[in-house]
Amino acid sequence: MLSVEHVTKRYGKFTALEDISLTFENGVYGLLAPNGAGKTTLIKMLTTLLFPTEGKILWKGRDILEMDGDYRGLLGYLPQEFGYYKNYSPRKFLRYMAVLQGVERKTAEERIDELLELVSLSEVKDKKMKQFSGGMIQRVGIAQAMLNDPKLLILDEPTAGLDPKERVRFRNLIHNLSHDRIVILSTHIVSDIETIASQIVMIRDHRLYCCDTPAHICALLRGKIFELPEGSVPAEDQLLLSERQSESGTCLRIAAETPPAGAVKADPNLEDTFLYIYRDDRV
Ligand SMILES: Nc1ncnc2c1ncn2[C@@H]1O[C@H](COP(=O)(O)OP(=O)(O)OP(=O)(O)O)[C@@H](O)[C@H]1O
Repeated sequence: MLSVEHVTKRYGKFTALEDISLTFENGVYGLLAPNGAGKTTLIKMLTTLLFPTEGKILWKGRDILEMDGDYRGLLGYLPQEFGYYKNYSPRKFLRYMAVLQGVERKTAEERIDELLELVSLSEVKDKKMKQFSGGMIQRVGIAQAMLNDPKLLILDEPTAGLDPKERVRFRNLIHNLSHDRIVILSTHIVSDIETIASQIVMIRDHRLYCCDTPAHICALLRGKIFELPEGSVPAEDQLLLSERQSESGTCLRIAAETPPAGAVKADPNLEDTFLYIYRDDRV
């Protein structure tokens, strides 16, 4: 179990995160917030690349900074900018990373074969990565983060640059990896985590806004989401969420405190909730 206890991070006088407390147990956690909200700052503290200005982060009750190498031994990390050698094949790259991580050679060989199978790259394991798509590179990145069979897997914006098919494949992979470990992934793309995250963590105004199941978060907007018929214009006190083409024309999806005339009630989804929560922020 990983717990963040009253963590504040300041860069000089600027407070990026303030008094964050969170507990992570096995499962997938989606860290969802607009760009600049502090996701990377939190992730860098969870990976010991940055230190909290105040507060502590504990793994099973032990301070992760004091655990030092022991903590890094149970951590797998895919940073936002994942550095790889494009003239290397996935197998060669993973062997190289295994040496850096001190994984014993025989164990590494077996593990690399298993991981390449897991991320569906066995067939191209000896091909140079310079020919790979963004999704294939991300899968190599996940494989390197899994080399030590981590109890805690942290992925920073792992779906950036993936096409829709690669996103689906990625979601399935994460789901399969999450059974006996904590997976924390940050994104500002709601659909990437809506179906796989057991808990969604949102940060707003530098503070923890919520950590809850997608269903509970969506319930915040129950009775407030409506579809307006073709030709309607949202009133000033209504928040336009999205547009949808229907047989009768363009339907507008809105959030409103009171049901507008002629509107049809709709079930809130996570995207509605995200847009509603961050309505006054730059998203
Ligand atoms: N080294 C730094 N010095 C000063 N301010 C910083 C530093 N790193 C980040 N910040 C600021 O802290 C805030 C949070 O940044 P952070 O990168 O954690 O956000 P994010 O949610 O990960 O966004 P993105 O997805 O764009 O990376 C931003 O306002 C950013 O400008």
